[in-house]
Amino acid sequence: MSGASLRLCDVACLRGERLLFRGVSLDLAPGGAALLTGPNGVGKSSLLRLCAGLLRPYAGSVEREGRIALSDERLALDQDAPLERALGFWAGLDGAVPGAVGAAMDSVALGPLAQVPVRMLSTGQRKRAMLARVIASGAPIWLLDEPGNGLDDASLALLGDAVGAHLARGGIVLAASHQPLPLPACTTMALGDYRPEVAA
Ligand SMILES: Nc1ncnc2c1ncn2[C@@H]1O[C@H](COP(=O)(O)OP(=O)(O)OP(=O)(O)O)[C@@H](O)[C@H]1O
Repeated sequence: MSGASLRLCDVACLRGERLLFRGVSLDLAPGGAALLTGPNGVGKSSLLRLCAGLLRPYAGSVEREGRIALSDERLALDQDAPLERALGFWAGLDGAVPGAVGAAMDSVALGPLAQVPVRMLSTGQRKRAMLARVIASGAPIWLLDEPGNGLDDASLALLGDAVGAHLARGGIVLAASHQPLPLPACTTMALGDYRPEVAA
């Protein structure tokens, strides 16, 4: 993962004729992490989508080296499949190493639920399943949108451990949250500071 990087230079985002933010710069190298904070609607998800290449910046540039794994509000897992098989589908597409799905499920305490259909998972279990998908992908750059939503304290600790382990392996993490998150080694970027009326 040593070659991974994520660089935003003076980025502005326009959505629905509205300039959400401008002047956002960020430079994440292997082992680097940042937490985007700010109130609902400030543009956190939009910034993650810019980083994923799903939106184009209105101004500025986004440069990436390395594969990306994005976890957002969409579960994107086959509801009728047992969890292990549903995760295996994505792991196959991602070219994950053998055993990656089992290891990822274990790391977020989902191993005992491997044969449970996705539709039967609780809110917090679904969120952990999305994290397992990201972990199993082997992608160096993790984009995590509200990864703490629905997680209890024990699960938040697992999230923190997973992020810490990824950074220690030379991964990169960009997370977004409207509430404080106990993520290790993250610099915080308050996106509200980049609203046009503030950043003028
Ligand atoms: N496809 C779209 N077209 C136009 N406007 C959009 C579109 N998607 C989002 N927006 C608007 O962009 C703004 C920022 O949305 P975004 O989801 O990025 O905010 P957020 O900070 O992630 O919010 P939350 O904390 O509620 O998840 C909102 O006002 C939203 O209505």
